[in-house]
Amino acid sequence: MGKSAPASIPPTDPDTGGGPAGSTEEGTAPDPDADPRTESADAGSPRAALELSGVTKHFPLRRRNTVALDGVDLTVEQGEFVSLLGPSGCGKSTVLRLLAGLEEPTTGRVRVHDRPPAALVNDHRLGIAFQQHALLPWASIADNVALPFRVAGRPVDRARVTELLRLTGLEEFAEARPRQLSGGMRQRAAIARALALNPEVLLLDEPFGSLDAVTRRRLNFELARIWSEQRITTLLVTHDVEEAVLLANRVVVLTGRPGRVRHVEHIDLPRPRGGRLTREPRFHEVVDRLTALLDGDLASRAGADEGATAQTGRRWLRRRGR
Ligand SMILES: Nc1ncnc2c1ncn2[C@@H]1O[C@H](COP(=O)(O)OP(=O)(O)OP(=O)(O)O)[C@@H](O)[C@H]1O
Repeated sequence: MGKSAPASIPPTDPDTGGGPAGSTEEGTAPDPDADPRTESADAGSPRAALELSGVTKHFPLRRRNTVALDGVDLTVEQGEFVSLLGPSGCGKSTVLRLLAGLEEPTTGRVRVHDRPPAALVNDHRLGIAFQQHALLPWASIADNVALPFRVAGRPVDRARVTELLRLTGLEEFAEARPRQLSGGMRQRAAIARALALNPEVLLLDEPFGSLDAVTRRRLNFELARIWSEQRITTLLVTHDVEEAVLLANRVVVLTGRPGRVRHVEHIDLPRPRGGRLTREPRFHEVVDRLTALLDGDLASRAGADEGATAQTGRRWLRRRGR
């Protein structure tokens, strides 16, 4: 799957995106945003870009040992956009940190393009954007976007920086400092920076988590458009079910801690996806189904916690001979 922009993809318009229900029916023009699983089927089996197999991650902490992940198998195919959902503390960020080479699995295997993550990190082929944008406050937005070139010891490709500023709608703010930008603009700059070196893989950890709902929604549409143009293999960690569904080819739901893959939802909604689609019943059906799944997990966890509290209470009473 190439990373170059297919010429026929129109920009996502929040109010016209979504397209008619029949747009993917037989006889119509091929959908340039079709699920990469379908596209790669012709060329043989799809290539896994990201792979976790049998991954367990323990965090030993003094006398306590936190089991963050337990036997996680997860594959993201080349050019695919996968969203990772799950209750707080279930290990979503740990999955991303393993793929970014920031953590080692306790057991199991983590591969990015069939190699240990560190190999891609060293080659600067991995783009990462986290909730905290971490822009350099004293540098201009253009210099912040250009930073990966400097970190990699490469000459700054100014044309690429300009292209990214255009892609993220920040051309007019190239010379501004981060403090002169809104929160949403800073997150866009962080995404532009993550894209600077044409990464083969994009890891996004709640990149819009700190934004208000309206800005977040707008940036979701923009990210959908950018992904359509660039087709970079992307793994997004989010708490927002609508965001997960709007952007992804697949949504993977983890169980509460320790995280295991609980459910995989293929999102067959048409692209481009915009505001119109988010008002359609078929979008809400998927969102409601996944929300119910997460609510169920929370409820069973609360039940388990209550049970554990009652057990601890009984033990305490026994110790005191009551
Ligand atoms: N460096 C660490 N040391 C000790 N424990 C850790 C460390 N990193 C994560 N954990 C623990 O691992 C578990 C999973 O954490 P992680 O941040 O991956 O969850 P998450 O699903 O991303 O959470 P949230 O949705 O709240 O951001 C948590 O119980 C957390 O306390």
